Amino acid sequence: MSPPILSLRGVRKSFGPTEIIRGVDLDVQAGERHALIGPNGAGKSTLFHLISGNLAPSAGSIVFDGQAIAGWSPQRINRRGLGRSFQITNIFPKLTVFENVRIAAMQRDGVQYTFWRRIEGLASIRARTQALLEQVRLQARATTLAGELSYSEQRSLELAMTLACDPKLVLLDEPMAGMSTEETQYTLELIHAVTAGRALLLVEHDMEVVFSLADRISVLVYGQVIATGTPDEIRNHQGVREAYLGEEVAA
Ligand SMILES: Nc1ncnc2c1ncn2[C@@H]1O[C@H](COP(=O)(O)OP(=O)(O)OP(=O)(O)O)[C@@H](O)[C@H]1O
Repeated sequence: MSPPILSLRGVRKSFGPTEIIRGVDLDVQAGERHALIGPNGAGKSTLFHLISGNLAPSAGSIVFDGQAIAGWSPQRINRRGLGRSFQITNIFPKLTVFENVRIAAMQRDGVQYTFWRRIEGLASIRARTQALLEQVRLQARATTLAGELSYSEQRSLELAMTLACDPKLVLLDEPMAGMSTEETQYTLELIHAVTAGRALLLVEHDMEVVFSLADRISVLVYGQVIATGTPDEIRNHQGVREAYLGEEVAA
């Protein structure tokens, strides 16, 4: 089997005297959709911050695509092929949908400002921006101001911006938060489609989404992974039921 695209070993994170992440081991295989679930305050967002470089671990190793990345800046990790969206929408509301995605597409290339490369660079960025808009089905909204999109369209836009770096691994933090049942179903299909051929690490509270989207699930409780397995294995895992899922999944 090829090595995991992401591998955490003994990862710890303390804030002052309080240890929030307490020795996490976690592997995400290339191309798999992996969900991270756990009760409120278990440390899921903190773990995401550690993987994406927004926080540095207190101890342990994080290897992404064969490189030890612990302590790298978010930009450097992003350029290496890790795309991340945030719980709080990260778009520019006064710019059009197209302009928002173009900014993300330009960031991947480190923006080529030199005179000779400029025109060629802009043409390819334009094409890539169009392709990203098509992937998230927003091409008809290209000239709309991002701030005028519906909530779920804004999340689609954010997804396009996350995909702009052509990531090998996509981190999504609660992509369904605040969505209606219809919006959730639509976004679930969209995420399934756009992550084909990439690895996905997902934090999501909607268990129906988690169990239908994930190939494997890891359960984080009080800063430690207590189980990793297929949806069926997690559903039937006694320790997980006791610690967290209870009747919700047994039902
Ligand atoms: N910068 C910080 N300084 C101090 N404590 C923090 C900091 N960030 C997070 N924490 C604490 O770490 C714990 C885990 O928080 P985190 O947001 O990672 O949990 P979570 O599993 O994502 O929760 P939720 O499901 O509610 O989003 C919480 O008790 C939180 O208060």
